[in-house]
Amino acid sequence: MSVDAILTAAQMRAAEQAAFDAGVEPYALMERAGRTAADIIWRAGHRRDLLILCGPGNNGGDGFVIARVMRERGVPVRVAALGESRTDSAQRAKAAWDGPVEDMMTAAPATQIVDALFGTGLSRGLDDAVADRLCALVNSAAASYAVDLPSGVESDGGAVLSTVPSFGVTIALGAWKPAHLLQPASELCGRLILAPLDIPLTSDVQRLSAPHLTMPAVDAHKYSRGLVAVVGGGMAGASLLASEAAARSGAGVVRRLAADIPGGGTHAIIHRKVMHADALAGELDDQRIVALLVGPGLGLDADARARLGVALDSGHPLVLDADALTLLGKDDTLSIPSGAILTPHEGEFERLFGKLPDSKIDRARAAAKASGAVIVYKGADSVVAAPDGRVAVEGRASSWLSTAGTGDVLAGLAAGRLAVTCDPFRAACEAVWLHADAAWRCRPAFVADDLLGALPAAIAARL
Ligand SMILES: NC(=O)C1=CN([C@@H]2O[C@H](COP(=O)(O)OP(=O)(O)OC[C@H]3O[C@@H](n4cnc5c(N)ncnc54)[C@H](O)[C@@H]3O)[C@@H](O)[C@H]2O)[C@H](O)CC1
Ligand SMILES: [K+]
Repeated sequence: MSVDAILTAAQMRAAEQAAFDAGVEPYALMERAGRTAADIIWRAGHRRDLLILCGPGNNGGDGFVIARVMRERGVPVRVAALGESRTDSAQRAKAAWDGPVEDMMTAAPATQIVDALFGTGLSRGLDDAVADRLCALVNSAAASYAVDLPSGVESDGGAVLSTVPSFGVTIALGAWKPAHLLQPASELCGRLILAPLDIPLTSDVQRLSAPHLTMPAVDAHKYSRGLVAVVGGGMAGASLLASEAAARSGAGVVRRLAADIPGGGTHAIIHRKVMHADALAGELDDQRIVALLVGPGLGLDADARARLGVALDSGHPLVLDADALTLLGKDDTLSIPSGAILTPHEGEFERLFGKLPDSKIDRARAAAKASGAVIVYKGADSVVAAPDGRVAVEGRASSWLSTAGTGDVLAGLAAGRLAVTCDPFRAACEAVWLHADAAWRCRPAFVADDLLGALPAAIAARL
């Protein structure tokens, strides 16, 4: 069972059903879920008084199990319900609680609030009065826990269907759901804790996990570690940031091909003066290049378009970012090379692939399958999708990354890791992870250049 698996509501129900078919008794699974959640709440809150809000479905059933377990531990606990329990398991859990059940709309506040109103079965936003009451109770509590999901978020896509308060902790039952990692729902979850249910889970969508990186081989040399070429353009700073990131990513050597030769910067980067597209082809005629990055600072004029064309025809493994994606989206004569890594933000994604339906995970996966490229669908939540259906979701990046140049650093990291791994999906996942980790290592209000200085520590932590 993978602790990183992300399942939709339907996949979760199928996994639970498979467990039932294999002989697991439904109520036993609810007991397992409730006890595991109770342990998490107990470790955090001990005997501080608790109000558990129980909804009409199995999420509410979890809540009744939690209430009974906490009462057994001597915790002053109250239960307030929203409607009658409608499932067999929830009715059994309520009967086993065998205590008073208040009305959620009139229940007095408590030091700790547990939201067991709705989980993966939510079908629409909460009624306004219910949503307002939930917010009032959570916002007046010292600690708040959402069972499986904050009530009011849409499990499969992370949409917020009604007003949802910010929780201190969300206890994911059995597996992560997309809403735990996709915005805007993820932001409301607070600290994410997974409560395994020990039932078999399969999913080709995973939470991005920390990569295992390796030192270069003892007989490595700069070309065996990989030569990255970066095509520059009118905005020198962007391709300089990307080149510096590639140089600090583990690649062996970085060659920047641009019209300008900067005075300062990292001397390890080789700068080659390339004034026009026709000079670029010669520079790219080098089989030692194992990753070619085009886009940061490329520009959108005719010569930029020509340089992109030369790069696309070069046959080298490609990372396409920024202006390269804009040019690809505008010019139907250009096609996305399969096996490339593309790093679009929302606007670039839509220009390239149009308005696709369903969740960000579904959209990224559809784009990867259609284009044959690895898609790094950037944002506060980044989704990495491979053409074969594999998806990794990074949902906890620092919001300080919303500053100029951080995309250039990510693109450079992707090119560098592609040079090291020669595996586009793995390289993209490693780059997204290192980029996010480097951001957490920087002080607040950092600039993109600061990320470069944090990369060695981020890599060292993964060796
Ligand atoms: N399947 C299992 O044995 C286990 C499930 N777990 C927990 O169960 C929930 C999913 O339970 P489910 O009954 O499918 O849905 P919910 O409890 O989330 O609630 C659905 C319930 O509520 C009604 N409803 C939906 N939206 C609204 C709304 N906006 N207003 C009012 N009522 C609404 C709907 O008709 C249903 O009756 C899962 O998240 C887990 O918490 C256990 O964890 C493991 C065992
Ligand atoms: K809930």
